[in-house]
Amino acid sequence: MRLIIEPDYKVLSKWAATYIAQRINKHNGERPFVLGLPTGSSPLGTYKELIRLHKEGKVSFQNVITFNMDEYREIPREHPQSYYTFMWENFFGHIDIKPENTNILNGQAEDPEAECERYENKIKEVGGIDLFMGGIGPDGHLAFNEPGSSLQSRTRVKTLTYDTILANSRFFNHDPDQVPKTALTVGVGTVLDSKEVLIIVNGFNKARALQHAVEEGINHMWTISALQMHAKGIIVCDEAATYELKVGTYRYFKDIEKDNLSPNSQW
Ligand SMILES: N[C@@H]1[C@@H](O)[C@H](O)[C@@H](COP(=O)(O)O)O[C@@H]1O
Repeated sequence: MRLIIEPDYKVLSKWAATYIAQRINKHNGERPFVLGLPTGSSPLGTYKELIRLHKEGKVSFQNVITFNMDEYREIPREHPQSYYTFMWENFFGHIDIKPENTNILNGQAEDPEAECERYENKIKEVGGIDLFMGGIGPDGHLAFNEPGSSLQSRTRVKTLTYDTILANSRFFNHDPDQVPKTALTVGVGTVLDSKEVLIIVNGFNKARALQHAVEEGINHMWTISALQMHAKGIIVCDEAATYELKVGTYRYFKDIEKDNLSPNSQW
């Protein structure tokens, strides 16, 4: 696993966006580049930066297919807090992606199991995900793979923990009762099948999760720790998120990355 430590959220967002844009540009055009995407506040800076790169003509999404990680169950896609609305407002609506190339789980599907199976099959049909970007919850959950989720899990219905409902209530008038209680989510196994995984971790409230992801063993109670099993896993974080790491761990990753050219310096 690579751990890239950047001074603050702005620089880490630029790192992640530039990395993704360069991956898209380097991809050979025989089949579209397949990008996995998250919602939440963590990727907002990366989306802003990708939009800027697109507007400057540095990256195009014409040949990109996207798959989002998750979607709430109990709210329609037109709801202001649905992940569908989030993606169109914060990213898709500002780039040149073809709407038919964007995939988001249908939280309102009458048969949610069939919807999850369809999603997994569609990922396979397009040749798998080239790069999955993600964020994590303060309890280390990846997508909606809450503590105790199987590390081999596939796309399925999940019940949200009270911690997650409370964390997400900030988007629902700070009222936990308004937060949906279930969601459709890709599994940990679905993410691990991607060719590359890039996780954004920022802020003090993610420090414990980062510590478990990097220093502790693989454990289903911190589903992000499964990234240790991935051949090409990258975490890009800010200084604030490193506060629970040992000084030695922090220095080790700073040292080992110091000669790697930051994608930021190339653009
Ligand atoms: N399902 C999403 C996750 O994919 C996201 O990583 C997490 C953290 O959100 P934030 O980035 O806002 O802290 O929130 C939700 O639970």
